[in-house]
Amino acid sequence: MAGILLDPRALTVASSFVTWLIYKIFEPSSVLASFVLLVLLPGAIVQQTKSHFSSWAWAAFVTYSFFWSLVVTFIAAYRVSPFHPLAKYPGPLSCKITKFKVASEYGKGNARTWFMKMHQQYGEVVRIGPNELSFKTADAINPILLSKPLPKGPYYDSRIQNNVHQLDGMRDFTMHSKRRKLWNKSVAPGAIKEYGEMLKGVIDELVEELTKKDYEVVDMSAWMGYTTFDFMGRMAFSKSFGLVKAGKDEDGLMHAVDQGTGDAAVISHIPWILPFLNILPPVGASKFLQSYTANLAKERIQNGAVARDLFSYIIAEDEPEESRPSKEAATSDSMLAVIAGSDTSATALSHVFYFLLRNPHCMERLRKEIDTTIPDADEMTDYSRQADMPYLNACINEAMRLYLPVQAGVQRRVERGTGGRLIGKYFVPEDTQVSVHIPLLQRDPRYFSPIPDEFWPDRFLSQEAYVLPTGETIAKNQLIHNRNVFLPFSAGPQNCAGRAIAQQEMRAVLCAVLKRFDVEVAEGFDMDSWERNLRDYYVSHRGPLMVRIRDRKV
Ligand code: HEM
Repeated sequence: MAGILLDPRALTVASSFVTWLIYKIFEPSSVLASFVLLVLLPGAIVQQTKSHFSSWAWAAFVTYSFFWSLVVTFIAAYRVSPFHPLAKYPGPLSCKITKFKVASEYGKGNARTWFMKMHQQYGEVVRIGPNELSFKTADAINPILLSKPLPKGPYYDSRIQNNVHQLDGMRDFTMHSKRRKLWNKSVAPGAIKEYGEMLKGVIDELVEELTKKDYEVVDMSAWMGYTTFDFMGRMAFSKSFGLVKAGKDEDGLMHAVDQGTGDAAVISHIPWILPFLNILPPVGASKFLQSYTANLAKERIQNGAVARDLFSYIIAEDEPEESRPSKEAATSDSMLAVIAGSDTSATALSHVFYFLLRNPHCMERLRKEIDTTIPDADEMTDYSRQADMPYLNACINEAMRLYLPVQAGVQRRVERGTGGRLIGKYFVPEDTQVSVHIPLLQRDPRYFSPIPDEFWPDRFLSQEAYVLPTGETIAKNQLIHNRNVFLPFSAGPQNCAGRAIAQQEMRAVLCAVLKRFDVEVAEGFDMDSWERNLRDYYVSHRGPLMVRIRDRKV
């Protein structure tokens, strides 16, 4: 018996099998556990069996290679075997074995087209990872996000740094709801009213700077970025980043956020790599953003705030000291607002401009609504009036229906020990990550019809009959418009915390720009390049949108 165990092959096969079992059952994720299982254990085998080899180095080479190949083989064989709990779900072979394929599609910014292709090929449920399913059916919304919502999945582990949890990295419901209460206070109507002054400051600057560019060609997509970043800077840290005034991304903040969200989109799909990355010093965008954030927090604490900003809500100054989040947590959440709230709103705004430029009759109709509802430009900051402008809201919604700033199914997890969950007509075993792909549902003719792929804001208006862009009239009952499937801000207790702020901001920016300026496609600009340049890395990245602006002098 001892002889068999000391046989190098038998010993390596047995210990690699045990290693795989330990990973499968206990899912150890620490660097130490991996070091013990993947380095020390095969090292001990080398020690036991080196006499069978011509040299110590050869013993080590053969044993480590054999051991690691076997662990990988056991993992892959189990994942594609009929014994795997997700065996009955269709999907590409590469996705059944690892999540590298999904990570690489996100890394290339191809998420939207890749998911579309996968669902076309495999149906409404696709196995996109060894333990992960993507759903493209409205029946999945309730069981995943709304009724007895599921907790977030390991995708969000990348939102924890040095043990400081950002709100969106809190997978535990109790922890999440405690912090979310602070966020909810920070976006309550009273708070949003206070941010209104900050928004006015940014919009005044935007109009002033664009007025200086009368009759010039500008990149509207970039200017929307300057505006939303400056607003989030003021709202989160009481500090404008000065991008609108400068008319450029002077410090490289927008660039770093783009880079950082791109990197995060890849890493988040292979979260087991995080403990290894966390022992290395930060580099690139992550290094820039960490030191930028640290400086913002330092200045914010030194200078205080004139009005209540997000930082003051999250740090919970009115709460007893023991229940307040740390300074690091407040900093991290304020930066989350900048990262989650700037690019998303800028993307949504840029899409609205894109579609209005493509459909000048819609631009004209919206302009009329703005001029009628807000005849005097000085009343531009009456945000409550803008909330009731049907066509304005329809244009924003329709742009977000076609192109969501967050182009992903947000990941949730059917936890171990729950016995599984019925999602629509599909039983999902425990220990499975799930998501419902909202961007695909929002163009699905089962939920939005007719012309689900076309910009037609009227579908969001409530009326008895509708005139299609072709001139054809359809009755109300011929319109399919499932509002439950329109979820650009997601749904349930972990949905977008900044929804109300984003909506107020988008309405205000559109009204201010269209009231004051005529906006038209710049001569020579290829409008088709807008859609070609879109890249989907969980959040969308966009290219330039070149327009000529003319001051209407109103
Ligand atoms: C058009 C603009 C925006 C869109 C489309 C958008 C969309 C989203 C989506 C889809 C999520 C994921 C929710 C989930 O996992 O279920 C999210 C999360 C979040 N968003 Fe937004 N967002 C926008 C603007 C903003 C703004 C302006 C802020 C900040 C003021 C913000 C703050 C957040 C936060 C804090 C989370 C994490 C919520 C949590 O985990 O509880 N977002 N957003």
